[in-house]
Amino acid sequence: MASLSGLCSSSPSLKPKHDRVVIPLFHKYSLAFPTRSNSCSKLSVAGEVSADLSKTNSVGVLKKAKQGGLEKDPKALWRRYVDWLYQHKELGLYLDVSRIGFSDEFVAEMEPRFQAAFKAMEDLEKGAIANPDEGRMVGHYWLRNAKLAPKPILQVQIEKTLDAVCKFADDVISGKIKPPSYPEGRFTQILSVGIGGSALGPQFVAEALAPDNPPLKIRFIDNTDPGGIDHQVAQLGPELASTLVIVISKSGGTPETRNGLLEVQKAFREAGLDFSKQGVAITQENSLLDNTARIEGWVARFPMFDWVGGRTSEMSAGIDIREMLVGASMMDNATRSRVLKDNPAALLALCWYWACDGVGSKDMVILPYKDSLLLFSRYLQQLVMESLGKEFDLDGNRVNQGISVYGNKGSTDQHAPDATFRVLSIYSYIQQLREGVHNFFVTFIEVLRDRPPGHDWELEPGVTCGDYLFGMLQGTRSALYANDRESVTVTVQEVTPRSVGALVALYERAVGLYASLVNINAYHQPGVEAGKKAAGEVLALQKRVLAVLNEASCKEPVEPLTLEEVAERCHAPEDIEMIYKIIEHMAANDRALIAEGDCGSPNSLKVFLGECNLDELYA
Ligand SMILES: O=P(O)(O)OC[C@H]1O[C@H](O)[C@H](O)[C@@H](O)[C@@H]1O
Repeated sequence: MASLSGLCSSSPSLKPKHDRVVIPLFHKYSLAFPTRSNSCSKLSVAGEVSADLSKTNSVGVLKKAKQGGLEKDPKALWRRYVDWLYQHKELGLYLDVSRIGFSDEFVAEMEPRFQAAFKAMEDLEKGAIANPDEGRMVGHYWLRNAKLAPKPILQVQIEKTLDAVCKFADDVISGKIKPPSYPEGRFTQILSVGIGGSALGPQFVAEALAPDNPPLKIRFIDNTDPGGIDHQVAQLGPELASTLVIVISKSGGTPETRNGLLEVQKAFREAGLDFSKQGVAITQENSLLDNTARIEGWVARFPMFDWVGGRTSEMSAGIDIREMLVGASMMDNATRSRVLKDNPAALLALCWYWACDGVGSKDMVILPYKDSLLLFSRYLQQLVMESLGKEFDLDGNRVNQGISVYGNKGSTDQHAPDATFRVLSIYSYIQQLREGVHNFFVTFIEVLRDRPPGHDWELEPGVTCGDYLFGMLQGTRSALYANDRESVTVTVQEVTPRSVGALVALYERAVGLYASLVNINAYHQPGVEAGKKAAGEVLALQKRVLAVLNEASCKEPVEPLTLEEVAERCHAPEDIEMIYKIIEHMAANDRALIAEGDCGSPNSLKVFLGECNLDELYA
């Protein structure tokens, strides 16, 4: 878990864990239940460049090239390994793509597409409207090198915000900013409230980089599940009084986050605490959340920028953010290379294209062999799937693109933070990966340093615990390859803020380049907006159902209604199934709703409210 101490100091790269707080800063803007244009007009330079090239489909070449099968001769394989091995010396990061079977012919075929993708990326970094549907620039690369920002004002905003966050964190650590009910004490807990990009990055980084015994522990509310929220609040217990609540929402109107905030505020009221003295808002200026925090006088407010998407907002303040930014910036420099072999993000994009036939025909399985990187796959799931999973390309053609991402950690499932992970054993994964349906390629994440220097010991002659982990990774990689299962291996020396920053930057760039290769907008999420809109419609229907039932229940005698009658009176006969689900859910939650009949035979149901609300009826 993350903590607040020493936030902005630069840390030696060998220090294994860092006392830092996660305060995500720069997020994408999205509205609660907004309607967004689904149009796929070709506005960007990125679109124009790649659109023509996308017409030359490489799938034919792919099929031909794939007929040869994977290289199995050990000598030839070693040559391929050495020939293609990418190394970033300063970062100590390696990328091995030798176990992806692309041919020279394929690489040559892809070369012009990559040049177009590099050009599009260059334009994006210079401030082109690279997210045409939303008419937005895409500026997450500027966060790690403010000088790249296309306008001086943006540069100032980036630098000022980073300084402000660092100062705030220092003040919390030093006790200068303290909880009001603990005048002598300090904040001991952080409760982070946010969802999607406003939760996954901080969760991943907190898990990867937090020290063993942090002075401030961090926990998350990232859903609108009342049970989950109650659990977090209950675990805080009396420490609620020394909890800093960080509410993160770029749009400032995301319903799940709003609900989390309301629930936490209620818990504060019930404990006799003043929430405003312990609340921090991280959101776009003048959003609903920003205005609430300002009016209520919360402890602090930090801005997010319109031009950074939630899923690319990982370069957030906290966890020695400056070191993470250095790692990301170094990776950004490397991934600007226009030479495919020298550009690790381009190599990844090449592998993805090859493995997935450029149409997402295979899934990306992420297997980090390091407990602290467990959440990397979940983080990448959002980054890759929200960016690449698109119905239309930039020319408006229906393409239904995407790559499915899932993962676990090697080599066991122990010490996982939640039940989802506990039930999934890597061994069950490997059984299917090696022998089952061949619908994936693997990415191994290898960390060379097992323990901090001086802490290792041999549990068998010549063998350490970490040697076992290493053996498991290498063995699994070989066993998969022997059965024609392709893999990529990313190797880092150790898990540090710098290497985590580099990994995030590597994947952000790979996603951007791949999107250009397949000619899609990686920076919007119309599908998510559609889901949010539909959720809003369900809640609106629920209100109508309640009004109809209230009216019938205020009659003398009370008039129980069948589902068909409710649907008719709501003027929504086509929504009868949804009305049934709404009633079923309310009935299960003691909502003064009485359903007579058998819920398993919906047509037998007659529904009315246990109490009639005359005020509402005549409102
Ligand atoms: O930060 P917020 O505006 O609250 O948005 C939170 C999340 O909402 C949706 O799920 C979007 O698709 C994500 O990209 C975003 O990160």
